[in-house]
Amino acid sequence: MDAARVGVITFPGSLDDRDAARAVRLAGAEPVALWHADDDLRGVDAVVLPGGFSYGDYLRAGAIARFAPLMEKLVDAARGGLPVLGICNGFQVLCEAHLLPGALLPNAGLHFVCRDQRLRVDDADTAWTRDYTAGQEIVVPIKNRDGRYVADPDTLAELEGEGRVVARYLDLNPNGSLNDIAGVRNEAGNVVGLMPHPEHAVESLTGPSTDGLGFFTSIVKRLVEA
Ligand SMILES: NC(=O)CC[C@H](N)C(=O)O
Repeated sequence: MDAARVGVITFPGSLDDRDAARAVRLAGAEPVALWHADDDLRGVDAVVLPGGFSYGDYLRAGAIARFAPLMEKLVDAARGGLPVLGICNGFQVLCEAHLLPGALLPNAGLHFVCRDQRLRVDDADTAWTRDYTAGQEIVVPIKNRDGRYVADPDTLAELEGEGRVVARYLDLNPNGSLNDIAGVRNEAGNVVGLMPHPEHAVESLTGPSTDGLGFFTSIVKRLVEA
């Protein structure tokens, strides 16, 4: 059987697209490079929006990238069930594109935060988290300036009530995110946004742990079984 094909979108300013592609490959899938200016998802089985500084974070982080030609195809495909993972800047793009609720604002204290962060996986039922168990604690790097997750009270109550908070910060909240939220999912569970960087925790030689690999093995298993 051919390997699952997972697209990784590169925007002008993307920084972690090659790391995301490496994580996809380590998980046993074929990474497929996707370009922001194209209008073809190349028949991929899932898509990762990587971290970085798309369009230099001008206006707001992710605010310009969400208008890239490829995003029109991605939004339609995601609404049709395509599995999509937004990592950091990718999460910001997904919120700007209204594929996920809420917004990412400048960190409390207005500092760029870069460190290894303890997280708890609270939703292990998404396309990207089934290789974890609910409540599992992991260590994954964070590195962002606009990591403070916010949403209006009704949206926050909906996310909590429907179990759509995918991961939470443990120990010291690094950025003031409401309810220590580090990642959320859409209602269907195919779209996940995460501020921490699991692609930087897939090999013990180059990261604080291999705790991030599960996001990529989860989607590969999901696609193989589909
Ligand atoms: N590592 C990243 O993807 C950074 C995202 C965004 N540029 C920020 O600083 O918040």
